[in-house]
Amino acid sequence: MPVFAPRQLCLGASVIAIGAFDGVHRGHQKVIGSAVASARQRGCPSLVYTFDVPPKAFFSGARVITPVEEKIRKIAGLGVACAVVAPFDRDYAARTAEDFMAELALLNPQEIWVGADFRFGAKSAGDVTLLASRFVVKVVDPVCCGRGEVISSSRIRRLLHDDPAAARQLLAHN
Ligand SMILES: Cc1cc2nc3c(=O)[nH]c(=O)nc-3n(C[C@H](O)[C@H](O)[C@H](O)COP(=O)(O)O)c2cc1C
Ligand SMILES: Nc1ncnc2c1ncn2[C@@H]1O[C@H](COP(=O)(O)OP(=O)(O)OP(=O)(O)O)[C@@H](O)[C@H]1O
Repeated sequence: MPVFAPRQLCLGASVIAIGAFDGVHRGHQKVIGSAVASARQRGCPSLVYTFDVPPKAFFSGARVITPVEEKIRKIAGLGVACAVVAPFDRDYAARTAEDFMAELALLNPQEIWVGADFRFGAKSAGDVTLLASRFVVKVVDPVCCGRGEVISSSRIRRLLHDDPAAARQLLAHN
């Protein structure tokens, strides 16, 4: 799977999934898998747009579950055609939501797949409503574990400490 830097790639059409995707857990797999399935139907490339390091690691020092090489390997394993990995640093985090959407426009997304709580741009000012004002946005319903709790990277970080076997289940390829 080829990996590009931000603004390095222009596409005539694409279907994009965006997120930090730390761990590429079963919720992330649903977001990315939905984009891959839709891209296949449309006959255009699927693309994952992600960040290194995860914004939560940059801002709050959260433990990284999957270093970027492993994250890319897991994403490639889901059948994704290509990825953009943005180096997440102070300069990148200062980019406005409008600027980020202008970059996405270079990829001509036919659809953008995210979860309902997706945010973007400086101070996380952009949300799904703003993204949908410019693009066709598809929102994935929250994926829960067998106990009915929403799967998240934050929860997996806690489980890796308290119950590693349960964490591994949520991280496994579904
Ligand atoms: C251009 C850009 C700037 C961002 N700036 C900030 C920021 O200033 N503060 C912040 O907490 N998160 C910032 N983020 C991170 C987002 O809030 C969010 O974590 C990221 O887009 C990944 O989405 P996800 O957390 O749903 O996976 C930024 C994201 C992007 C794309
Ligand atoms: N369980 C889930 N079901 C469906 N979508 C999800 C799920 N978890 C995350 N997503 C979506 O996947 C994308 C990437 O999410 P993100 O990397 O922030 O994951 P997260 O597990 O919520 O992380 P964290 O706990 O660190 O905030 C976002 O659009 C988010 O809404």
